[in-house]
Amino acid sequence: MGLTHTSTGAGAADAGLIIDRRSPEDRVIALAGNPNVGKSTVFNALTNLRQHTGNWPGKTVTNAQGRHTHRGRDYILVDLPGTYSLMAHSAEEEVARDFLCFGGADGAVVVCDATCLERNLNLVLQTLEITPRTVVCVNLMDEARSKGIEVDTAELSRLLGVPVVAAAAGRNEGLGQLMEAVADMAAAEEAPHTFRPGYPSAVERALARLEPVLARRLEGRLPARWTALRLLDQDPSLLCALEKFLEIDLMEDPEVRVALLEAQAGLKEEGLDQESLRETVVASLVRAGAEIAGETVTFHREDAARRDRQLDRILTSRATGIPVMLCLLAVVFWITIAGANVPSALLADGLFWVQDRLTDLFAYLQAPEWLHGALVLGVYRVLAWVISVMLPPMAIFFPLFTLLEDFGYLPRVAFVLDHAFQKARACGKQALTMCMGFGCNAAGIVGCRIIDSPRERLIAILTNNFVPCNGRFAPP
Ligand SMILES: Nc1nc2c(ncn2[C@@H]2O[C@H](COP(=O)(O)OP(=O)(O)OP(=O)(O)O)[C@@H](O)[C@H]2O)c(=O)[nH]1
Ligand SMILES: [Mg+2]
Repeated sequence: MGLTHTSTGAGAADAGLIIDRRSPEDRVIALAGNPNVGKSTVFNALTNLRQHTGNWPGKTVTNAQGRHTHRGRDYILVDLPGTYSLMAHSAEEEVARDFLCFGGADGAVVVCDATCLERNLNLVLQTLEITPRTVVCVNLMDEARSKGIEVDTAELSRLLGVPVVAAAAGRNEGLGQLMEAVADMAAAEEAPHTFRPGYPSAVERALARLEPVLARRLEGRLPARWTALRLLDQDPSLLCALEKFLEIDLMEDPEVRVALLEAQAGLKEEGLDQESLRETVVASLVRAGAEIAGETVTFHREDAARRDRQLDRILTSRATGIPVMLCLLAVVFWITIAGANVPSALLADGLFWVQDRLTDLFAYLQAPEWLHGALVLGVYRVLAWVISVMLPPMAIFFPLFTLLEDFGYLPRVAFVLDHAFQKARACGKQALTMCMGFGCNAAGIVGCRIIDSPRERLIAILTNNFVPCNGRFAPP
């Protein structure tokens, strides 16, 4: 499942906003993007680290840092959790937003999926509102090519007003150009004038009331227009973050309070409450994204997309999704159990032969019986059992599971089972951690971090023990 020491150990602990700068010349670049677009793959390729990558969203949940040297300058890359927006509706969104706003980054790279650029542009536009020092990396170009999707990166760059680089990080393509663009962006004296999504006139009027007041208060430490939008959205987490990272209490300032009340009253007059304001803002971003994608993305082969949709229907429909899943899991378990028998028996024979020789050695040395009992019949024998029973099924189960993950089948399992899990007040993603539990409960429990809600995560952790890991069902 790709759970490595770096992805689960102390190195994975939330580095927060603390950046390990070795020199003032170091440039800090945040890697943002939607879930599962290849941010960690770009990060790993450039830093030679091993962040967890895999074909399902939500693997990276905390910031990770690594270094890359380009043209003699050191860049600190920060791999952010995947998010669809920066409006801080989830823990990942808050982590990503806080870093972009307060992490002191010199710029951002927004990694996008070339096969569904339109959806990814939403985050690009939100990032541009926070920092114009952005490079867009259109990743997964190989996938897009095989699906007959063409992205006009030059036109995209012209429309967005920032550099756009095509890449296939999985194949190490385009990363040199990406770092060139990042270096140019970091070296530029002036930030570029980027595309700015427009909102309906009522929202623009409210923003115009708030923006100048905030600009005076924030003194360039955070973009006033974006902060005004978040204040109108009554985002309490931003106020907390402002206090925590910039020590600014906006609500203490009477001028800000008055401007906010007036702007809110104006919106109310136009019939926009908090809920409809949020919908209007999101709709404007989605519309702008769709317009830009319409001008830059060409679909050459509709049949490839149709084939994908047909496959998706088979794998996720109510009638066929569950039988296909049961068949696939049955095949995985059969291969694991039947396939593990032979290496298990060989390992047991070998390790117990060594145990007999150790017993001979202890007898030859006339060691006391209690020492032989403790070391050979205790420590060694237990270790030999654990290795011979658990290692072979794990060595078969996890690669098979990784294969299903790489084909993108696991998120579909979560989708198919979500309804049933919801009935038990749990989350569909728990299906993935339970499947991992069949391989190893410890890995399954660690994997529960992909579940957003703390309550659902706790349920998944507590119930994972009821999944018999293969050490419990594999014959010796
Ligand atoms: N074909 C292809 N696959 C890629 C490419 N880049 C990444 N991948 C695959 O895409 C999947 C997701 O990659 P990750 O790097 O884990 O994505 P991420 O954006 O870090 O995901 P989260 O941390 O969950 O947000 C993995 O299976 C990668 O191997 C690429 O250029 N081409
Ligand atoms: Mg990641």
